[in-house]
Amino acid sequence: MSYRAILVLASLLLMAIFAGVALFGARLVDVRLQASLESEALRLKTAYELSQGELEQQMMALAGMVAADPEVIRLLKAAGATVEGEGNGSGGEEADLLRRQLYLHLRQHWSYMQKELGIRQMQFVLPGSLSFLRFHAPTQHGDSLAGLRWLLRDVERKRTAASGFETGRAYAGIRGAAPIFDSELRPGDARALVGVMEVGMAFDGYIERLSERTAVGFGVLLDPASVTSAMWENYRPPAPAEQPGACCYLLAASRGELADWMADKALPAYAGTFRNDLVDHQGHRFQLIRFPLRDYPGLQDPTRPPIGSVVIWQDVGAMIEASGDFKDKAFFNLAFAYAVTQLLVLFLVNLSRREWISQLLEQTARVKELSHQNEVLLMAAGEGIFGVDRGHVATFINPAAQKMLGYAPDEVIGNNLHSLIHALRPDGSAYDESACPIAMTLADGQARTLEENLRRRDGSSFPVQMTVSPIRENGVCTGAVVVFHDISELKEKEAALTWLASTDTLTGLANRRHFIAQLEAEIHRWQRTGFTSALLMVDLDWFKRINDTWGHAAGDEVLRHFADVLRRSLRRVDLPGRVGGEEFAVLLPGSSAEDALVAAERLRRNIENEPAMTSFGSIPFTVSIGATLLITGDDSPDQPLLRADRALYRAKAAGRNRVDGDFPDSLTPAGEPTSVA
Ligand SMILES: Nc1nc2c(ncn2[C@@H]2O[C@H](COP(=O)(O)OP(=O)(O)OP(=O)(O)O)[C@@H](O)[C@H]2O)c(=O)[nH]1
Repeated sequence: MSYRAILVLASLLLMAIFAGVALFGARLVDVRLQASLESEALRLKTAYELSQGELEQQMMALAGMVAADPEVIRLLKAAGATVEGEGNGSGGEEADLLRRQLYLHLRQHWSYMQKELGIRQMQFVLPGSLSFLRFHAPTQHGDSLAGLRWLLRDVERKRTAASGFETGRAYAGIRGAAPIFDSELRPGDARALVGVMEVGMAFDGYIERLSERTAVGFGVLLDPASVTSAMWENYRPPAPAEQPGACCYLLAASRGELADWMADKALPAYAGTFRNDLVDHQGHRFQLIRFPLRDYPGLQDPTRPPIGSVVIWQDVGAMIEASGDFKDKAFFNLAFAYAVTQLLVLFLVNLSRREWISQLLEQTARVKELSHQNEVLLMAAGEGIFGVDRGHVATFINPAAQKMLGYAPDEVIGNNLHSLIHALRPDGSAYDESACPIAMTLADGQARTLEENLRRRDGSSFPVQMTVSPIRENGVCTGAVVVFHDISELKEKEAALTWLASTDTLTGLANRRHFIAQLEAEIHRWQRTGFTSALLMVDLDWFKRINDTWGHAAGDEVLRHFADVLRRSLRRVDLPGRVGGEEFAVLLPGSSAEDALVAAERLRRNIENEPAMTSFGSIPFTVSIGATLLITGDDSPDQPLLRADRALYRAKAAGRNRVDGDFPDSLTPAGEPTSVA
């Protein structure tokens, strides 16, 4: 993989990691914001409910206090009797008088309660839910609240104080009601209930105070049905019709935003369950919480629908902005961290790359140096070196090899080397490639050192000592290197030494040691094959005289002449040798006694007929020859030599220039040695 690809891949990976972290972080911030909005919604809902509970308690306490006022009890008791006496409803003049007395009695309290406690409603009801006096609507009285006001009904029935939200004729809000009992106790009976006293607080005052305490907006919306079915028209809160787009009556709102949203139809759809929404309005973002408002009857009878909803809202722009700012900051920090990391990665990768490159350059330089050294070695080596691949095709050849083989590099490289320099043996016979040591090393991967003959470009061959070494790559033999040197000189010296060691220098015939060795070998061969061989002992007659007459040098020339005649008189397979001063022996392989005698006689005659033509003149001479056969029982050269000697002796003794034989009886029917003269 290239450096660029690694860099791009690393950068992409880094980018992906940081993008993942950024997305995860952003999601986390959103989730936390959502969670805090939800907990805030619950907190505010709870605050509202607790506050309403407290308010109800206050209302009940206040109602209880008023209901305990003896003057109130007296007036109500009287009012009950009077109204009943005057035909119920509002009653007559008497009832009006009592109503007026009651009003005057509590007028100051009413003023105080309105001003200081935010009380908006105060009503006295006679048993049977007959409205006697509304301080908040003094002209409205005498109407029956039976079936409309569950709270009053329950207080009358249960004879105990109660509280709750309820919509009445002239007022919708939180009320507390307390029973008014007759102060006179009748023995054995409970105190008589003379009426119910009720106070109510308007929502606007209540939620305004709540709003001040919690710094959020509160509002109460009433469903049209719950308003129109209960309230007198002129006491109703602003109707939906008066606020285009509004779904409900706006009973109260601590701030103006709710009315605006209703007018702008900006309120999210509401289906009577808890909601927690974000609403954008006039450049602000609000958290808007809405939940059902259940009135007192609704709490008694769960099948009754809620009569409206409570709306709580607060400007969460700053909170969301802070969250956004946090996200922006975190994103900026992350982007910065990414940039720094990316730079660091680039820097480190670049550093590593430089390190790699410097190591690579160093390695390359070392490889070059080694390669140069190898090349110098190859070039300078006195030994021939060439390389072949697996197919025996030459891959390189050094100058020494080129010189020894007579080939230029381009004539060798790329060609099958075996067919060039190894295909023919020195005798011209074909050299099969499978038997070639180079091919063997290519096949078995084994190094080998051996002597071979290579062929030059001019067709001549020369002996070499070669070492074939396999070239291995990953454990597989991919070729071979051959190192060789010319051993022609060595071979020649060896041959000369061998020749010297085995040849008589004067005559060029085999010397005694070589002849005896050959004779011994022939004895063994004969024993193996059974083919007879003969042995002649030849001695120059009166040779001392020749020396004495012509001198020793002439004698030497005679000896050389004799050797020449001897060679010419024999077959190629016969081996002549000089075994003594003027004593010679001839081994005649495969010859019978007759053959031996014929050969000996031919030799004798040739010598006799061919005087030695020496620098000292023609010197005639003769030879005596003793012949024998190799026979069973011969286990060393001494025995046949002795027999041949014996025959020679007899030939000498018989007058010389003759042939005598010493053969086993079977070969000489007469049992006498054969003599030829
Ligand atoms: N010129 C010369 N003479 C040699 C050489 N070797 C041996 N002689 C001589 O050969 C002669 C051999 O003589 P003898 O053993 O008496 O035998 P002969 O004179 O040949 O007599 P017969 O063998 O009985 O016929 C000696 O005088 C040796 O000095 C040699 O290499 N060169």
